[in-house]
Amino acid sequence: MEKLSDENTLVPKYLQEYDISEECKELLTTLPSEKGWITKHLYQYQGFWFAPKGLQGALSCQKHFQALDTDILLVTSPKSGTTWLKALSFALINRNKYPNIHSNSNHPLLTTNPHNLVPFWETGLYYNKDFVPDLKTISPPRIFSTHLSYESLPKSVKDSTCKVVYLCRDPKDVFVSFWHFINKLKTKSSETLSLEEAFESFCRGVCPFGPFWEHVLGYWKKSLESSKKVMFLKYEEMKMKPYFYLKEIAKFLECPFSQEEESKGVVDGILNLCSFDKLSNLEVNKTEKVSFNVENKYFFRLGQIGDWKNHLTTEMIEHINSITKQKLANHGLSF
Ligand SMILES: Nc1ncnc2c1ncn2[C@@H]1O[C@H](COP(=O)(O)OS(=O)(=O)O)[C@@H](OP(=O)(O)O)[C@H]1O
Repeated sequence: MEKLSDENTLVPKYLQEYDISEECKELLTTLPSEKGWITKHLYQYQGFWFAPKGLQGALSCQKHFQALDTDILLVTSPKSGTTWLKALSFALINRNKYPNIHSNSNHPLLTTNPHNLVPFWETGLYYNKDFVPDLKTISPPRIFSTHLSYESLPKSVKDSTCKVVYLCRDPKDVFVSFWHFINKLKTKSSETLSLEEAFESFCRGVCPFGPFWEHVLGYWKKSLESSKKVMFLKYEEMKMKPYFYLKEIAKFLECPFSQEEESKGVVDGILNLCSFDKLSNLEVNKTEKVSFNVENKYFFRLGQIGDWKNHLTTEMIEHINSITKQKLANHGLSF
């Protein structure tokens, strides 16, 4: 593995390429690899592309994570609305602990970024090669998140009755959001990733945790097979009908809102607290960093549907739409 350079020290820890376990190093030598978006290379494992540290986290979590039936797992392809889903789910399941949501100045979301309240597996809990977290002490329901494909989830998640909430988004917006994010992470000393180069590799499926379409399809199929296990959501639909979908999530997680809660405005309170405007304007999200060393503000850009219109050419739009149609239409999915 390459030596740590000055440039590497500026890259967020979870994307650095050194400090990988022997097991992972050996595995990397056997895997197909391609040029990375921010790390030097991406590696293909179980059909999906990983940065080295992400792969190590995935291996560790596959080996060690023991699901409880009461667990909640939030899954997304990167840039599909993870931060929003984490905030909503955290506020939802902790609503009795932090009541009077409109006026509660002690709510953790006011002072802590959602990524620090709902940890990622591969880039958070399981990212350290020498450490396996003890998650037994967390009181239920435990809530975690991951970008892993359905195929790559730890076996105990599939064997238990824990709940999986999957959120996806129009791949055109995912791509544009991803490209902006990566260029913010890139240090001043490293060259930026051009939109054209990133687009070409995104469309071939080569991006962290890609291919996007296979990722979505894995969870879509599972949600059709087992609607009590996997709830499948779209960012665009949630943006248009947030009240309806927050209630649906609550029902799926078996903590539905009561009539009394609805009439007291609890649903609206959670939606307001977790809105893009509210979260992105909090001091903590303007000035601090998440535990895996990325500026909180990088997780909030526009929070809108359709920014792809401002970035993609007609040719690019036709190309990505045709991939989506070819890969998803037969399965009854479209964006
Ligand atoms: N509260 C809220 N409501 C709606 N949208 C939101 C919210 N918070 C973040 N965002 C937008 O989500 C995009 C970031 O995606 P993720 O949170 O999935 O990023 S990550 O995978 O966790 O890195 C990114 O989308 P773009 O604005 O299109 O880049 C964020 O702005």
